[in-house]
Amino acid sequence: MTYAEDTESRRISRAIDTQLTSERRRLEALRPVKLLLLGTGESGKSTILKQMKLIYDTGFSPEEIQTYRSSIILNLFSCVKTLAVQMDNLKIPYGFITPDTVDSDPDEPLPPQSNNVRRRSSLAFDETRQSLSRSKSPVISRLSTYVVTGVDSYGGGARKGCNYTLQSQDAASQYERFGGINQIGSIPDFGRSMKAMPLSTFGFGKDEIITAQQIDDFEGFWNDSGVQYCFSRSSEFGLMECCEYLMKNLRRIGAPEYIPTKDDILLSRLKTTAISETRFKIKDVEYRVFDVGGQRSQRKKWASLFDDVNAIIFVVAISSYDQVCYEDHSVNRVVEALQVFKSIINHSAFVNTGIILFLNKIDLFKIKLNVSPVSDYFPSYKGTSRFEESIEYFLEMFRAANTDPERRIQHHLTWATDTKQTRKVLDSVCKCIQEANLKDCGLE
Ligand SMILES: Nc1nc2c(ncn2[C@@H]2O[C@H](COP(=O)(O)OP(=O)(O)OP(=O)(O)O)[C@@H](O)[C@H]2O)c(=O)[nH]1
Ligand SMILES: [Mg+2]
Repeated sequence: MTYAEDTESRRISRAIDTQLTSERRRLEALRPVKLLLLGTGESGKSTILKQMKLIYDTGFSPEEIQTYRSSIILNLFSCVKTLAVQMDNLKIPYGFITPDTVDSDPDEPLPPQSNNVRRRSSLAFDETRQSLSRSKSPVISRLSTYVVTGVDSYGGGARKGCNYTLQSQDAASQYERFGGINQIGSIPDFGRSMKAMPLSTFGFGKDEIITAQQIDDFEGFWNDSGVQYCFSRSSEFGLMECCEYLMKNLRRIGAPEYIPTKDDILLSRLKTTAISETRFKIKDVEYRVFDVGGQRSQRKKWASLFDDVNAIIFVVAISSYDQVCYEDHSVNRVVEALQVFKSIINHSAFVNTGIILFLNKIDLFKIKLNVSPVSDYFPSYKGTSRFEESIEYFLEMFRAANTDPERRIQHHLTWATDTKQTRKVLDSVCKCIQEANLKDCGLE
C-alpha cells in the first residue's frame, strides 16, 4: 500500500468512527429517559405524577375524572370513619370542651344525657368557630390546640411516650362522665354508625349520590367540638391530608352534579398498589415515568424496576416529622423515609443513576414549625423554629445518607399540590436531564 493509500484509509476509518459515535449518541438521545418516583407512603409521588399529566400532557380524561369523583367521596367517608374511631381510641367525648374555653365549674357533675351533651356541643362549637375565624389559617387552628410535651428520643425511629397536657386528661375524664363509648345523642349515634361501617360498603359508582341526610350528618359531626379537638390531634393517628379540605367543600362535593376540579383531584388520596408507567414527551425527549406504592407492603415490588434507570425522584413528606408511620406506630415517618432513601442511593443498581431529592409538603411543614417543635421529635435539633434553619437540618440528614463522595444529590423544596410551584421544579429537573448536563444533575 502506498503512503497516500494508507493515509486515505486511516482518514476513512476515522470518519466511520466519528459517524458511528454520533449515531450512537443520537440513538441514546432518542431512548426514553427512565424516571422512577420513589418514596414512602403518602409522600406525594402520585400527586407529582398528576402534575406531570397536567403540565406535560393533556390532563385528566373524563373517565379519570369520574374515577377521582368516586375516590374523593370514598376519602370523605374514610376521614369521618377515622375520626369516629379515634374519638373512642383517644377517649374524647362528643361535645368536648377544654376547661379554658368555657366558663364552667370543672367539678360540676355532668350526667351523660343527650340534651346536656348537645348544649355543651353547640356552646363548644361556637367557641371553636370563633377561634377558627380568629386564626389566620385553618391548618394553624387545627394545630394550635395540639400541645405535646415530654416526647422522648426517636432513637431507632420511635416516637415513644408522650404526655399530653391537661386537655387530653380532661377529655378522658369527660369521656367517662359523658358515658364513654355509649355516649347518648345524635352525633355520637352517627359516629358509632360510621365506626361500624366497613369501608368496602363505601362504593360510589357513576350514578350514586350522597344523600341530603348524609351531608347533614357529616356536617353536624365535623362541627362537633369534640371532633374538632380529635382532628387537632390527628398527627397522633394519621388522617388523610385532605380531610379539612373535603369537609369545607362538603356541600359542593355532595351535590348530585358534582364534577371534581383540578384542586379536588390533586388533594384527593388514593393509595398506589400497582406500579404504573406513564409516557410523556417533554421538548422532544420521551420520558417513561414509573409511580410505585410507597407503603412497606408495596416496596418489595420496586426491585423489578431497578434496571437501566436514568433518574430517580425521591419524594419525602418533610411535614411528617411529627407523625408516626401508618404501618408501624413506633417509627417516625421522616426516619423511615431516611432509611429507605439510604438504601436506594447506596444501592449497587443506582451507581450511575441521578438522584433528585424532593422535600415535599413544604406548605404544611412551614405551618407546623411554630406549633410542633422539631426538637420534640428530633432531640439532636438545637435550632429555632425558623424555616431555613429547620429545613437545613433535615437536608443535612438526607445528604449525610450518601456514602459516595463522587455523587451529588440535587434537591428541591416542593409543594406538590401547587401546580405553579411544581411546574418550576419539574421544568428545572427535566431541563437538567435533557441538556445532558449529567454532572450537575448528579447523573453520570
Ligand atoms: N398540603 C399538601 N398535600 C400534599 C402535598 N403533596 C401531596 N399531598 C397530599 O398528600 C396525600 C398523599 O399523596 P400521594 O401522592 O397519594 O402519596 P404517594 O406517595 O403516592 O402515596 P402511596 O401511593 O401510598 O405511596 C394526597 O392527599 C395529596 O393530595 C403537598 O405538597 N402539600
Ligand atoms: Mg401513590
